[in-house]
Amino acid sequence: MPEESRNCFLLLYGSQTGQAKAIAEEIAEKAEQHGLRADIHCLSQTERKFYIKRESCIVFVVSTTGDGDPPDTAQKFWKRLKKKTLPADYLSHLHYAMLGLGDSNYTNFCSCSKNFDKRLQELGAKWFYPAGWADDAMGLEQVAEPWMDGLWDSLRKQLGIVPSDLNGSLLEVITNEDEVHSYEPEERNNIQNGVLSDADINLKDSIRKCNDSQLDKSAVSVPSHLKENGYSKTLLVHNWHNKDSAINYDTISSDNSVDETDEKCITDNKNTETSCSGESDVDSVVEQGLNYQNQSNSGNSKTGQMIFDRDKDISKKVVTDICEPTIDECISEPDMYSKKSSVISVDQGDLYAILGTDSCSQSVPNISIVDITNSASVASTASTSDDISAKMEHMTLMDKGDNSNIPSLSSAPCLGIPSSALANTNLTIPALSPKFLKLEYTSETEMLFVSPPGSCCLSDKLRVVTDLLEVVQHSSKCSSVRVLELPFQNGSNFPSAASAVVMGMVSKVKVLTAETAVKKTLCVTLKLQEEGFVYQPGDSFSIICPNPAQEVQDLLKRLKLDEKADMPYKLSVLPGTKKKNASIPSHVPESASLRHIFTTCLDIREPPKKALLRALVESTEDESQKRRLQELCSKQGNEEYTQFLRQTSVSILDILYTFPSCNPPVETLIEHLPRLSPRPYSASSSPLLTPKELEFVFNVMDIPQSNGRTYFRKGVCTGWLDQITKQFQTPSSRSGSEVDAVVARIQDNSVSHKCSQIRIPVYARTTQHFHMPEDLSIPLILVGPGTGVAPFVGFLRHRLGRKQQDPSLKLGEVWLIFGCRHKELDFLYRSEMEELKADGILTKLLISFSRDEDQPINFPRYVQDNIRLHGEEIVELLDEKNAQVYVCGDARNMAKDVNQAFVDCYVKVQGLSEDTAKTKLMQLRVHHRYSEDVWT
Ligand SMILES: Cc1cc2nc3c(=O)[nH]c(=O)nc-3n(C[C@H](O)[C@H](O)[C@H](O)COP(=O)(O)O)c2cc1C
Repeated sequence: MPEESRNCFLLLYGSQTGQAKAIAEEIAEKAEQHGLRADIHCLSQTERKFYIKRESCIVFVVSTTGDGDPPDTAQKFWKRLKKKTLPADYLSHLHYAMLGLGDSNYTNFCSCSKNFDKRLQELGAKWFYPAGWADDAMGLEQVAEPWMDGLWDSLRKQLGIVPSDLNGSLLEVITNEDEVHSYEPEERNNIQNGVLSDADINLKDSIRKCNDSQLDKSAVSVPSHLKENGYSKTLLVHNWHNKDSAINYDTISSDNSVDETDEKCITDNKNTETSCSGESDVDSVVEQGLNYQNQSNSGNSKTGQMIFDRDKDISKKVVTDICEPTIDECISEPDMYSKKSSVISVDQGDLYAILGTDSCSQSVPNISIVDITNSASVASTASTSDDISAKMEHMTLMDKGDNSNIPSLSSAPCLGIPSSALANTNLTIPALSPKFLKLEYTSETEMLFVSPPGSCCLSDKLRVVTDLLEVVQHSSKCSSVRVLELPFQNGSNFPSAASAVVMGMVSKVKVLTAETAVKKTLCVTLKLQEEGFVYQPGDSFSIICPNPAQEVQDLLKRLKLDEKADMPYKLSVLPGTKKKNASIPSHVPESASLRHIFTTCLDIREPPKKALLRALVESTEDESQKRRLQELCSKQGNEEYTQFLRQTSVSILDILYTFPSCNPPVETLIEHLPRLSPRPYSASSSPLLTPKELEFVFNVMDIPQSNGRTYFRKGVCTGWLDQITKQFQTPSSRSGSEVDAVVARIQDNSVSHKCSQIRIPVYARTTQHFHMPEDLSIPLILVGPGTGVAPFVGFLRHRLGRKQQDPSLKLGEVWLIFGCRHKELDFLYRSEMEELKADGILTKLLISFSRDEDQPINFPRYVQDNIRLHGEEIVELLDEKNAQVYVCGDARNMAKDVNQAFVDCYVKVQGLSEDTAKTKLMQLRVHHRYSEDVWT
């Protein structure tokens, strides 16, 4: 076989909002550094660019969307794969690896990739490397990074490539002096600076001498430095045989294996050791022997657990969580579901060791672990949530652009301040991704933002959202390029789009909450005059929104680009770039202005990814700031990245304010910032009752300046909608007779005309399942606290419309279970709900107020309390009247608590065991009688 094709593997991704695609691209890039070549395709290209039947080695990266559904781009592939007529050996020639992306806040965690995985195996395909389920709730990188790190050896083996086959592919290592040293693969074992020392090699040999029986019975004592710090830990060995579940990984090792050439090792300034390994930790474990406990309870520590595989090449993985079973598994194996906390499995016959901490008396322990296979040592950190919040309180805000305000190293750790846990640690940081863009300004002429906010001159729906932004005064010299004539995000297709983009004309904006309520809730009605946007109650749609004008201005100023912000630029691929298949991101125009792209194309709010932090290191002068950025993007700094970036949602501007000596070229940001995503909202209107209208409800999000966030901000879309509709907002009017000065003003023709000049770009979304049954006699139980009530308002209005059309129509019972903080402040749609109840459209309205003090002691505070309180009737509705349940709102807490409340009802009313009750709930889900539309 020609060398080139032997090194090549098929890399397929299925992505809804771009994360799986980005990870697949990262895998493709890293593959090159490992002497391999990925033929990368979207799953939508099935039978065009690839035929799964003909493939022998595939790496999949697949996300889940909707309520456990495949991404749109994977639908066709899935349809073909699940064909019942395919024989059991259809894919017996195929070996594959699966990285699933999901979010554990959703009930069906990673269910798309898990279903793919299951089906591939049913058709005879086999893993060459265990699946990883990356959790967006924790940070995808927590699993995706170590999963990728472990991939290469297995992939090489699968492709039949031995190291000598890699002749000619140069690998790169950075020494502690930051020199670039290129070397041939056969040199790798001799590398002293940074990768593998003699001691490591010896250690590898000595560890390899352990045989299976030793692994099972011998003892390990805690490395001395951990003992001193008050830790004790146990190394656990398991032999799992469950093939249906897979690994969730956490913190990764600083791997010394010769193959991990995508990682560069940085030696701490204070440490004269040049190896990345932290040898003393390794030695101490080896010296003291291995203390394995053959037990099945792996649940004593979630963080800091580690997996080793002696037989395969999937070492260095940390187990963080158990595998969520699929719906089918839950039904077929309710026991397994109920015992999920002890189910961690990998591949048949594999042997793994897990390291967990038994006691944790200090806040940020530094745990070192030996990799049995590769003799790498690992440094990982763990902190309790109390520690995290304590640290948060100590965070110091940085003054914008003021270098002198970097706090001293003795301060509590935060975004800009290193923690002592990492101070003496050798860091393993991601390889610097090659630059690939070049930006030039083509003229001194400014680009035009001609229209005032809510301009009425939008005849062309392809015009950009900046139409609705602050006016940028145009001077006489403005002429050449008109930003307004550019299509939305360069005309690139929007994710989840089921219709063209249409401009919704704002016709009403109502404040649904009292002025003193903690959150402000707005209800906006859009008039849809264009064709092409069709929806039904329960559907959601997306709003294309811009970044806040002031934040964009501040960012451009911080980049020292405010003077050039409105000049036309020309973007091209950097000549000679090392990035393979480099191209301008499809959502960024080749020619526009920086203000335009930072306003409408790039997400400037998402916490910067590690690859961006790594790139920023290159543009940072101050050594301590450089080091801190290195820490935050390093493997060893994983916990701190999560704590100080992800959990606090700091933006790129926060980072630049916190690290004032960092002055990146604008191309770095264009290369790394993700695409600005349209924001989804549920419709609360019924097209039957109000044709050509689209109503939706949202809380205006206030995000305070704290915890590393250097400025106050509002939610990108909710803040924008609040701002552009401010002067047209009418206060909530419960009786319908409350018309105050504002309403009067809005009823003034000229004002309402201006209101309707505000146009909002929207499009219908795909994967819509959250629909009422056609048969309106089927009873419904609707659970929607807060703005989660929106789709149910649509449901009820629709039923009203149907009843008005046909008064003889028999409507089934409908229960609405609603909750809010205060009866008088945020009881959304109160008067309308009461009217619908009076009209018999709504049978029961169960309400709970979580913060009202003057309630009887047993008054329900949350929606789940009301479910439990009415358990008997609810079970009767479900079991005897065939009712359907719909839940809408917060996925993190509410949806899970509501599910549990239904389980509790079955346990209490029917005397079922918890497991049987859970199975019943699962069955309801499978039969689409329990549907969720939840968000995080
Ligand atoms: C509307 C929506 C629905 C989702 N539904 C699920 C789900 O049912 N199960 C799950 O595990 N993750 C779910 N997720 C989380 C995504 O799978 C996760 O964020 C993933 O990283 C997205 O990758 P992508 O950008 O490649 O689509 C959902 C995310 C969104 C935005």
